[in-house]
Amino acid sequence: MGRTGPPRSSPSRMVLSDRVAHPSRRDTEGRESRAPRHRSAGPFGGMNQTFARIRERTPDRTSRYAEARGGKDKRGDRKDERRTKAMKMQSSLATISYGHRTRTKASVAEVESFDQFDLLPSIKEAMSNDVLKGMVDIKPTPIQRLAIPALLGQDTGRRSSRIKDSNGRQEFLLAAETGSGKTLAYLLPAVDALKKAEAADPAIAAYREYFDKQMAAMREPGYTGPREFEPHPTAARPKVVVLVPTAELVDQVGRVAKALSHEVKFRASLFSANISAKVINASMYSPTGIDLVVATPHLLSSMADSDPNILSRVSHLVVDEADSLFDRSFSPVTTAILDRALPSMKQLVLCSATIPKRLDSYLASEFPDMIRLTTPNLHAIPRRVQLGVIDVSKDPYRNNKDLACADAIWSIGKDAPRFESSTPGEVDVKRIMVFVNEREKTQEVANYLVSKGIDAVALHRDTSEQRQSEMLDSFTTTGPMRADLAAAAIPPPGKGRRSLPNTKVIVATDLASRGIDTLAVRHVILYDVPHSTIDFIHRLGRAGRMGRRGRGVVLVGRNDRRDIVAEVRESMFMGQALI
Ligand SMILES: Nc1ncnc2c1ncn2[C@@H]1O[C@H](COP(=O)(O)OP(=O)(O)OP(=O)(O)O)[C@@H](O)[C@H]1O
Repeated sequence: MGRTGPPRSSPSRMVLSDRVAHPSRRDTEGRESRAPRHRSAGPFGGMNQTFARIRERTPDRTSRYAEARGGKDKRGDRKDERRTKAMKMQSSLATISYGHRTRTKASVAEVESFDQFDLLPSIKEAMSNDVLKGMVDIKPTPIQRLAIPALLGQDTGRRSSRIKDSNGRQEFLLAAETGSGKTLAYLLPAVDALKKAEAADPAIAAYREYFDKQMAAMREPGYTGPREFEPHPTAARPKVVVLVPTAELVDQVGRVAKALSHEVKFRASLFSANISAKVINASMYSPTGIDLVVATPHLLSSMADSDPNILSRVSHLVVDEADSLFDRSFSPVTTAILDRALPSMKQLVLCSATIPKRLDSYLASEFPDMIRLTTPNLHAIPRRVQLGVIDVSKDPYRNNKDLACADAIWSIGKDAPRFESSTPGEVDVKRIMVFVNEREKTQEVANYLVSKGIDAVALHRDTSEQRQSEMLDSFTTTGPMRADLAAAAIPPPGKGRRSLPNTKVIVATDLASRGIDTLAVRHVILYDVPHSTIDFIHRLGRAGRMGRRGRGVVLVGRNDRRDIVAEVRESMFMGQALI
């Protein structure tokens, strides 16, 4: 474990790293690692490889673009330099040379099904019966193919995959694009390790024996002994802890863990501000014990303040949305949890779709042995997501973004195929996300949209919990959502109050919606031009998840940075990582 002592200055989330896949300089024997012998050019050059052998020197912009094009055209180089100027000035995202993405051993790259992983049979069963039920022909995604064997400790063809510190601990970074299945990539190996450790734990075996005996005794007629059970050895001491930044993500990741737990038989609990203290306490101190906790850092940290034993048995700590959780606001609590869990920890897994430069250097100094698993498309917005631009400074909007936003939503609703539902009399409901930069603006924009007959809700701390979760539910379920055709009929202008019931809209900041698995979203409207390319990635990443198509619309006003929008669009068109 590299980390000792208090953390240095915590990383900012504004500038993406160009060296995410940079491996530790040392190999298992402490030797300096050498440059790779083969490096393939082009955007797919890094595919089917599993080791990120990054050059010691960050490649310059010109050579990166030349490499991506597979040529050395001087004029093109100059054009690329100009093209990236605004993004460089903005300095929000950096590039990772495609030759440096994580390489996959051929046998791992060819994994076609979860059955091929060395996972417990009950986990494989749970995958098709409960977790991804209803899906046919499920194939692991690139990050799952990379991370699952590595986290299981299988030979992935990487020397560094065997690096452990003197306490047998390993640290991993999983860096892969939004909606690429990172949750299962870390959850399945953690649950596998949990069950294997449980089977080998003599205290748990002894408790099971005691429990069966006590149950049998209690069933005897005339039994007068105690009716309570001794506490389970795992009571209030989970083995796996997953940290996520928001209560919504606790629900989301918790749902996946619970779905797994039915078949695999472990006890998963969720701790967040949405769950009452009574429920949290009951599950924490349940006589049947606790195995896995999904929590927000603040809540878990305050629980650990009053009962330090809570983190005394953690073998697997996952920090999801790591760039948020190591950001200034979260870093003190996240690192406090990390420090407390350190003595028993066997695996630390950090996970994110965006790796800011400061997080990257923080990890390099605090966790120099961290194994970095990065996918070929990291920091790129997939080509299947298109980005359109509305110039709000021109007629008819004259810088009225509210009106432009409402118009964009109306045109999505009106253009939606009215009769695509298989049930006559019903229409499919389009789910749209609108992103603003400031939290205060969410309610204002939502109110305006409602005044224009649009079913919109602001996603922020003060939205009623019930309304918020109803709305989110309809955005995260995959199945089509129907509305009554009669209700959806759009009256012609001037005839009655216009309403658009075949759309549902959430207005949010990316912080409120980060990581939310909005599978049903095809359209994202960027009301404000995002402050950084990191925000572009997370916001547009709410659409086009898991191979789906998506469409973004950015509203560009008089004072907005058009050059940045143009560059992001071009990078998206070329399928390249943003910088
Ligand atoms: N192998 C697979 N095949 C099909 N669907 C999958 C597979 N793995 C995961 N999924 C589904 O893909 C969706 C996205 O997964 P997940 O939320 O883990 O993405 P993510 O990489 O964490 O995204 P983000 O960075 O935005 O948080 C989920 O609905 C999940 O159930």
